[in-house]
Amino acid sequence: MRSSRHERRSGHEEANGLSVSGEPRSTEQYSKRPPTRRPSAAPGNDTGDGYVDHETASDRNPYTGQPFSDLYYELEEKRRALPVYQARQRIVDAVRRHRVVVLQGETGSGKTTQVPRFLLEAGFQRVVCTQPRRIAAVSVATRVAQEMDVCLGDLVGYTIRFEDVSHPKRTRLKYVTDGMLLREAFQDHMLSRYDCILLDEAHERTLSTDVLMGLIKNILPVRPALHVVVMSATLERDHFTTYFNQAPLLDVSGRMYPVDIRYEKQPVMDYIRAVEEKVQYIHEQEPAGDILLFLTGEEEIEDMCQRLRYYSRTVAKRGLGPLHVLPLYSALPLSHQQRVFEPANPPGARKVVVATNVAETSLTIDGISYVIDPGFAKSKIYNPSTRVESLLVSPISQDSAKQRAGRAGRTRAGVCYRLYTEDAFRTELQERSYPEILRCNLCNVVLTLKKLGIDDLIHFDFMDPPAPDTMIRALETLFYLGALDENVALTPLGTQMAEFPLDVQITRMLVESPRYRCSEEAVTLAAMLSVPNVFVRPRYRADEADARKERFVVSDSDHATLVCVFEAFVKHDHDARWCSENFLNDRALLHAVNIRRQLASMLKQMGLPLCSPGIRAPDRWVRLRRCVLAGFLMQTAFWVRRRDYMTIRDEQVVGLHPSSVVRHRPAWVVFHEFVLTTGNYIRTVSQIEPEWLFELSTKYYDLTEYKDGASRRALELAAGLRKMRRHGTA
Ligand SMILES: Nc1ncnc2c1ncn2[C@@H]1O[C@H](COP(=O)(O)OP(=O)(O)OP(=O)(O)O)[C@@H](O)[C@H]1O
Repeated sequence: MRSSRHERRSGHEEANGLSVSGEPRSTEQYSKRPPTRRPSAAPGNDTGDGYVDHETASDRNPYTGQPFSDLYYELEEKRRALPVYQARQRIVDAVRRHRVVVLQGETGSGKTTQVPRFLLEAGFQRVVCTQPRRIAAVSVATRVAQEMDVCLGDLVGYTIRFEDVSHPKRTRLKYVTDGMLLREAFQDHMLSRYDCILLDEAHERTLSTDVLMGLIKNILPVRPALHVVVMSATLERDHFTTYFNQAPLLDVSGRMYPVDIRYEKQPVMDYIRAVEEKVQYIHEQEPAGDILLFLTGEEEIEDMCQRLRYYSRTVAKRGLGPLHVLPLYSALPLSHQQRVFEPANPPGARKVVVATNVAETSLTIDGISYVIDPGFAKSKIYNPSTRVESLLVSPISQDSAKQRAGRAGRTRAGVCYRLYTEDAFRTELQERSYPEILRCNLCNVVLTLKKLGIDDLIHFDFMDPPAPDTMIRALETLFYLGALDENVALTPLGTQMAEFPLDVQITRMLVESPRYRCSEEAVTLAAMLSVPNVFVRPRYRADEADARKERFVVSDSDHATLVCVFEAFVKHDHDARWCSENFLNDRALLHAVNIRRQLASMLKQMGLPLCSPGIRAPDRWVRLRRCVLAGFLMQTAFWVRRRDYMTIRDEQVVGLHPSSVVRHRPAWVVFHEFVLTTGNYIRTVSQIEPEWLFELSTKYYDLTEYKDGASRRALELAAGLRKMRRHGTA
C-alpha cells in the first residue's frame, strides 16, 4: 500500500513549481512523518527530520527480526564510508520535495547501491531502479541484499529478461533492466506498482531508457505520488534538467579511492598488441591487483584470452604467478558472466577480465586495480535509406572513458591506462555518445509505444526526437509486416509481436511459424540467429573447417543449415569436444540452447503451438524457407549476373556472402542480413520460389507500388511464371 501522506503532499502543483536550485530547501514540513519500522530495542539514529537510520538502532534486522550477521557489520562499515552516504539526508529531502531529481555523483560514490535503499528507508513503499544491463541488475541486487542482510528475492530482488528473482508482494526494492520495466508498463501503463522510480546510468541513453523517460513524463501529471530520480556519473546536466521541467540537480561529490589516469605519449598503431603488452607490463612490473581491459567484441576477446593464457603459461617458467583470464560479453550465458566476481583461481593468481562495454558502467568487480582502455567500442549505426543496421568499431566518447576508468578505484586505489594520448582524449573523442535512438532502427520502439497505448508518435516527448526518415521507415516496415494497419493502429499480429524482445522480422517469423507447421524449427532458427556466428574457420585450417561444415549443409538454405547444426549439437549432448572437432563455437551454441528454451516458453505462454513436420518430412525445409520469408519478407533479392543479386525495391547490387552454402544461384533468395565488408554482401540466405512472394499477406509485392525498373521487371516475370504454373504451362 502506498502511503496516503505521500499522495497528499506531492500534488501536481508541485510538479509545476519545481525549484531550479541544486540545493533543496529544508524539509521541516515532513518532520512529523512517522518513522518506518523503527526498532524498539535500542534508540534509533533519527536524524531529526524523519529519516530514520534504523539499522543502527538495534542488533536485530528490522526486516527479518534476526540478529545481524557478521557480514552485515563488515559491509555496513564500508557503505557508511561512501560519499553518497554523507549526502543521504539531502538526497531524501530532495526526492520528497520534487517529483523528479537528477542526481550526479562520481563513479563508485554509491548511487546505485545506496540511493534506492535510502528512499525505501525514507518511507517509499515500492522502489524500482533500472540498469541498462542484466549483469549489473543481478550483481547490484545481490550486493544490496547482502548489505541489508536479507535473502535476495525477498525484500530486495531483481527482474531481468526470463529471470524474476522477486516476490510480488514482499519485494519492495527491485533492480530491473530498463527493457523489463518497459515490459511491465505493457501490462500496467501507469507503472502504478511503484511510488519511486530510479533511472540509473541515464547517460547511456539506451533505447529503453529514452522511451521510459518519455513515458514517465506522461505519467507524472496523472500519478501525483510518483517520484523519479535520474542518476549517472556523467550525464549532460542541462539537457536532463531541462527535459524534466527544470528538475533540480543534486551533485554528490567525492569518491572512495583515487584513480590515476595514464596516457600514452605517442599514438598507438595496433591496439590489440598494445593491450597485450600493457597486461604483460603490469604483471611483470606493477604491484598485485586485478586487471580489467576493454575490447570491442567476442572474437577479439576470445582471441585475447588465448594469448594471455599462453603468456601466463610462459611466465610461470620465469617464476611469475599465473593469470586467471576471464572473458565477459553479453552473449555469454549469465552464469559464465558472473564468474568474473569469483576469486581468482588458483588463489593468488592475478585476475584479468577481458570485457566489452558490458563492464563499462555499474559493475564493481572486487580487486580490480588496473583498467586498460584502448578507446574503442562497437556501436550500432543505422542507415534508413538502405535499412541497414551495422555494428561498427569506433572511438568511444569521453564519458565512456570516464566510466571505464571508474571501474578501478572502487574497492582500492587504481590506475587506468588509456592507450591513446591525452591530446587525443581532448580533441578526438567526442564528449558523449549519441543516444541509441538516433542510431538505430525504430521498429521495436514503435511497437513498444503502440503497446503502451501511445498513439501519437509524432508528439511523443523524446529527449532527442529521432530523425523523421527513420521513423517513417519503421512505420513502413511494420505496416508491410502486418503489425500496423492503414490507420497506424496495432493489429492483433502486431500486439503479439510486441511481446517478443527480438528483431521484428524474427518475431514475425516466429509468430507466423505455426501456420507453416514448423514452429519447432523456427524457434531453433530464431535462437541461432540471435547468437554470434557458430562456425569457426581458423585461417590456417580453413579447408578442414569447410569440409566439416559440409556435414551439416542443406544446399538451398543457410537457415536450414543452422537448424541442422543446432540439432546435431543437442544430439551430441552439447559436447565441447565434438564442437571443436567440427569447428563449431560451443559457447555460442550453448547460448542458443538457452535462448531457444526461453523463446519456446514464450510461444507456449502466448498460446502459439510448437509443431514440426518431423525430421524426415520431405517438405521440412520448404516449410522453414517459406516461414523465413514470412518474417524477412522485405529482405529478398533476385539474381542478376554471376554471383550478383539485386535487393528488391532498394535495388542494391549485392553478392552472396562467401560463407553461404547456397551456391547454385537460385533466381530468388531471402536473406537475414546485409553486410558491408570488402563489398556489399547478403549473409545467411535461402532459396525461395518467386510465387511465394505473392502468397504473403503483404502489400510489399503489389506491382502497382513499383515504378518501372529492375525490381518491377523481376516481379512481373515472377507473376507471369506464377500464372503459367497455375495454368499448368510451366
Ligand atoms: N559487489 C561489490 N563488491 C565490493 N564492493 C562493492 C560491490 N558493490 C559495490 N561495492 C562498493 O560500493 C561502492 C559503490 O558502488 P555503486 O555501484 O553504488 O556506485 P555508483 O556510484 O553507482 O557507481 P557507478 O556510477 O560507477 O555505477 C563501490 O565503489 C564499492 O566500493
